Amino acid sequence: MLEVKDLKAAYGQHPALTGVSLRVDPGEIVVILGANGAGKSTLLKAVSGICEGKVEGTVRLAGTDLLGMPPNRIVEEGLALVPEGRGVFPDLTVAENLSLGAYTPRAREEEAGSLDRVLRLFPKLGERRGQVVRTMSGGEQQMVAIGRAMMSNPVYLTLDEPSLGLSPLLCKELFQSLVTVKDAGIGVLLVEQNARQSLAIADRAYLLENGQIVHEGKAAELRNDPAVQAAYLGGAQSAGLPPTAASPARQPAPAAAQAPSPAERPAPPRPSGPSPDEIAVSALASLASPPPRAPAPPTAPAASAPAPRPQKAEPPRKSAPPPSNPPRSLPDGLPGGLSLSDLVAEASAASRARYGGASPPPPPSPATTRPVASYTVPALDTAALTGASHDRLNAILTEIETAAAQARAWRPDPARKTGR
Ligand SMILES: Nc1ncnc2c1ncn2[C@@H]1O[C@H](COP(=O)(O)OP(=O)(O)OP(=O)(O)O)[C@@H](O)[C@H]1O
Repeated sequence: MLEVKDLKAAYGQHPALTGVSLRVDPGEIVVILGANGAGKSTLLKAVSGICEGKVEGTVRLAGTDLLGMPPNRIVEEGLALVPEGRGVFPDLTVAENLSLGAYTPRAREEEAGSLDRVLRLFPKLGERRGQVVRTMSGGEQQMVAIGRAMMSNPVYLTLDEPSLGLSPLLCKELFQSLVTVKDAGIGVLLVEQNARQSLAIADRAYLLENGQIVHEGKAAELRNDPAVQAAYLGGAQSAGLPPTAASPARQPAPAAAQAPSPAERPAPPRPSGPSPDEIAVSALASLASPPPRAPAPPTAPAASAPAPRPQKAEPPRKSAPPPSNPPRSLPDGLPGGLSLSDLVAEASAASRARYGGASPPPPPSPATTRPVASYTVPALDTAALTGASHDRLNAILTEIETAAAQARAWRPDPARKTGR
């Protein structure tokens, strides 16, 4: 039997354990539950002879007093520790780590048998013998740590939070492997924060608070104890809720501090002005309808009603605007960015250039600022005009040219009297 009586430990003036008593029988799993800082690690270190603080009391294994023994002697007596954080050699292989576990004379004598037992417990370690431990998963590394401790051929195995950092599935595997260790007749002293799973595999449990045992009992009884449920199991069972991963560090939040669920949360005050939905609807509506057209200027040139121009100032052009130019907003706008009035002016100028004549130049288009004096006949890109627009343009050109020819051919009839 592993027996601890009135164990005290202090780091300087700080007492970490103030008189702890417990026992572990062969082939039994005993779990120590406690919140952060309760003294769990100090207890295991004090039992294993590696506590940095001052330790007093009694630790006996099969009647032999362990307190004051060097750690390697304690291992030789049959007590092995799997420390928090595993303590494996990450750059060594699985086989090398296991071999280092059998460093005591007694363990070395039985190394082959111990290895056989470890590989039966953890077949995966056999498959991965040559793998460097650093490259293994957290759960696998934890197996290596337990396997290495088992290589010392212990009678009692102590473990400090072995489930720390493991996924729920790996936790389950780990606790199951501890049952296998127990079934091999080894006593297990387990420090855990995972109360639910550790109580599920444990025979007995102790509750440690502020360096002292406040409660002990059979694991099955503690699992149903309302006080234990509230402190270590999240109070889920007592509330009739499905069980969740329990942690003693997790205390149920006071009702007032609990945030309401999104469904219960009151809607935030609505800002004044249109809502995002309204803005989206109006934006979609404006996209669907054509842009507003500018008011129609009079057909005749009128300086007071200039057509809207693009904001960007354009350099004077010597040719007609290419079709890619932004369309002007004239009521008679044609495809290709031209307007009917522009076309009339340009056709008239073309007629003058071809046939000569002294008729005054056409007034500038309201849609253009090009000075008439420097106006050159634009090369109309009729290819850009299609279908009806093209025909319409040709008709206008023909009409204008016919009118010009008639004007040139006109001679006053001397025989005709006007009667004025
Ligand atoms: N080496 C140390 N030097 C000084 N104080 C220490 C030392 N180790 C632990 N303590 C203190 O002793 C108390 C118990 O620590 P211990 O690590 O044993 O608690 P624990 O229950 O294992 O906590 P945890 O679950 O967080 O690991 C704590 O107040 C801690 O700050």
